[in-house]
Amino acid sequence: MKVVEIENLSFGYSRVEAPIIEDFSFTLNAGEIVGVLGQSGSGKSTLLRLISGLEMPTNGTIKIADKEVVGKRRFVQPEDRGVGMVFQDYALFPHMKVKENISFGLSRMARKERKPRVREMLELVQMEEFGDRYPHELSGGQQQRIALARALAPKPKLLLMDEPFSNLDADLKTSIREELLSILKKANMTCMIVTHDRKDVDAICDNSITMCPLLAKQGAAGQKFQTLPKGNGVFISSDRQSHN
Ligand SMILES: Nc1ncnc2c1ncn2[C@@H]1O[C@H](COP(=O)(O)OP(=O)(O)OP(=O)(O)O)[C@@H](O)[C@H]1O
Repeated sequence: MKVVEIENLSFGYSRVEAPIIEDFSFTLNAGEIVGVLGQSGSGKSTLLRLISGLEMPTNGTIKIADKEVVGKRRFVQPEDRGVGMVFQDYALFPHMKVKENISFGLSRMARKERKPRVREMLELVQMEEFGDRYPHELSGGQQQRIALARALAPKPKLLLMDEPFSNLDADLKTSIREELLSILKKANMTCMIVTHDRKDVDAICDNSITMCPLLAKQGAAGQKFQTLPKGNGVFISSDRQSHN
């Protein structure tokens, strides 16, 4: 089953400047983990923002788990897309305990199911004893695991991670990568991970794509592609300079 189907997606932050993403098509199968690589400014975060509904494309369609969330006359709000996000800075609420952070996104779940779900998520990330702590009482790696638990708690169909390791030191990164892979596979999660670090892709991802403005400049924009085995990622997206 396809969890993500993107057709001919285009987007620019302003009408007067060249698009950041142009005629981009892409599919992702259930349970697949794909790395999104590419130089700074190539549009990696923008792609995640479009999929999650934080930006509206100028053209194209996006389906998530067979449901059209972006189309000619359709724009489904972020909270209705079934997409979880983990950001670079984890974005945990500082004034809320760990368990409150995790249950934050569970308002649509029946009240009696929320507590067991929070417990289940704490178990999944092996932090059962940390539920009553505040984020500032946790290490960077622990905060990262809680951010992951929070994103997974509402049972998203797709998980988007934007540079999830960039705040961790090198030693911690290695162990967290292994943990993350095991958690994602246990949850059979379909996932896109934006990263600067090819080691993240080698350790975690089944496939990768590379946002490559240069190739777009050479006329590759508009080419459709599936994800390729890691190491053979291809282009996407044009950038501003290519249109100047
Ligand atoms: N809110 C915004 N308004 C205008 N331009 C923006 C906005 N956000 C990003 N951009 C521009 O869009 C382009 C793509 O940005 P994006 O953040 O998607 O790149 P990225 O590949 O994720 O970069 P990095 O690896 O540095 O995080 C850049 O040229 C950036 O300056």
